[in-house]
Parts: sequence; structure tokens; C-alpha cells
Amino acid sequence: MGTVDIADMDITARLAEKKPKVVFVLGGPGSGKGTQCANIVEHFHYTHLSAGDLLRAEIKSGSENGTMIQNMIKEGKIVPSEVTIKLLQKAMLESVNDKFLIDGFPRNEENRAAFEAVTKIKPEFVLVFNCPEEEMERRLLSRNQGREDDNIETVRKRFKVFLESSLPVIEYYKAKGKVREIDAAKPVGEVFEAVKVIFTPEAEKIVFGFITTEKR
Ligand SMILES: Nc1ncnc2c1ncn2[C@@H]1O[C@H](COP(=O)(O)OP(=O)(O)O)[C@@H](O)[C@H]1O
Ligand SMILES: Nc1ccn([C@@H]2O[C@H](COP(=O)(O)OP(=O)(O)O)[C@@H](O)[C@H]2O)c(=O)n1
Repeated sequence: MGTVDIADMDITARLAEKKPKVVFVLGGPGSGKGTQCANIVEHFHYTHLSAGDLLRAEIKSGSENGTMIQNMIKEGKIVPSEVTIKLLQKAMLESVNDKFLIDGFPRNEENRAAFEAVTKIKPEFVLVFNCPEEEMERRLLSRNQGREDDNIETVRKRFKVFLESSLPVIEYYKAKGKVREIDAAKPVGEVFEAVKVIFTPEAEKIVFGFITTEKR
């Protein structure tokens, strides 16, 4: 246990006042989370917070945790929650928006429990992208973003971590009825059509002639 940091308490209290609305976006590495989040931002005015992007920015900023984060990402391991949660809290507080897509988090039970304990925020729902491993592997190895972890050796480690640590988090939310699953193996446009249905409010679905599940 570390000492209580007044600045951390302040961030948590200020964030609680803001009452942010959060959607967690989960799925295996390369399932298309970032791609679809960009579409959701454009159509539904959320702010996209990628845990991985925040961690990579922290490395670039030359922070004291930089080397530790870089080593963990290279190995496909999950960075301790304390670090990632602080970055997410700060980003939510700095944004003028109050609707957030939190992408790639929570990635394990520790992430999930710590986020809930610290922020008291529960997700509105959890968007899950399902994609076969062979397809995710193909996408990651041709992503071409110069990422140190998009090599076959690290990709295999990330798949193992996803199966062992992240799937249980998805199961946890499934049991709570919070998961909205998407077939992410289809082309980008088709995946977004399915995503849109989930984000469109029920009332608007009636107006625009979608089939709704609402009972009359
Ligand atoms: N539905 C899709 N079909 C084919 N390629 C895709 C699809 N969605 C994303 N991609 C591509 O696959 C790679 C991984 O997608 P990305 O959104 O970065 O995944 P994630 O954030 O889940 O790791 C990117 O190069 C992206 O352009
Ligand atoms: N909650 C998180 C999210 C990402 N990460 C790290 O960041 C890496 C890349 O995550 P990402 O979400 O940007 O990318 P994908 O693996 O989904 O393609 C992970 O493999 C972890 O090493 C983490 O430690 N904790």
C-alpha cells in the first residue's frame, strides 16, 4: 500500500462530480476496437479513450513509469491498474465531454475491480467485438503502425493474455446482462452497421423504421 496522495483523491472526487457515462469496448487484439471507436465518435459524439494509446503516450512523455510500461507492452502483459486508471481518470476529467468509450480496458479482473473501487463508475454497457484469432492475427501483422508489439511472437502472447485474463471480464459483465456482442469478422462498414443499432436510442429506431424489440 502506498501513501494516500491528495492529488489522486482530488481527481477521484472531481470525476465523481462530473458523473461520466462510460461504455467499455472490449475484444481481442486486432478485433477492430479502435477502428469502430473512431466511427462511434463521429456519429454519436463520444470521446474515445484507448487505454493502450494512453499508455503509449505515457512512454513518449518520458514519465518515470515509461520504461516499465514499455517492457510490459513488448511482452503483451497488462500494466498495473493503478497506472492505467490514473491516466483514464485524468483524460476523463480533462475532457469537456461526459460520454466516454473506454477501449481496451478493463483487460483483467484487477483492472475491473480496481476501476470500480476507485472511481465507483459502472459502465452503461460493454461492447464486445468477436473475431477469430486467424483474422485478428492477419490484421495485426499488416496494421503497419510501427507498433513494437505487432510482431508474431508478441501477438501470440497477447492472444494468450486475452483468453486467460480478458475473457473472464467479459463473462463477468455477461452475467450482469451488460454485454452487447458484435460479429467483428465482417468488413468495417458492416461491423459499423451492427454497432449503430446498439448506439441508436430505441425512440429513434422507431422514427427511422428500424425493427425494435420494444413491446407495444
Ligand atoms: N472489419 C475489419 N476488416 C478488416 N480489417 C479491419 C477491420 N477492422 C479493423 N481492421 C484493420 O485491422 C487492424 C486492427 O484494427 P484496430 O481497430 O487497430 O484493432 P484493435 O483496436 O482492436 O487492436 C487495423 O489495421 C485496421 O485497419
Ligand atoms: N488496460 C490495458 C490496455 C492495454 N495495455 C497494454 O497495451 C497493449 C496494447 O493494447 P491496445 O489496446 O492498444 O491494443 P490491442 O492489443 O487491443 O491491439 C496491451 O497488450 C498491454 O500490454 C494494458 O496493459 N492495460
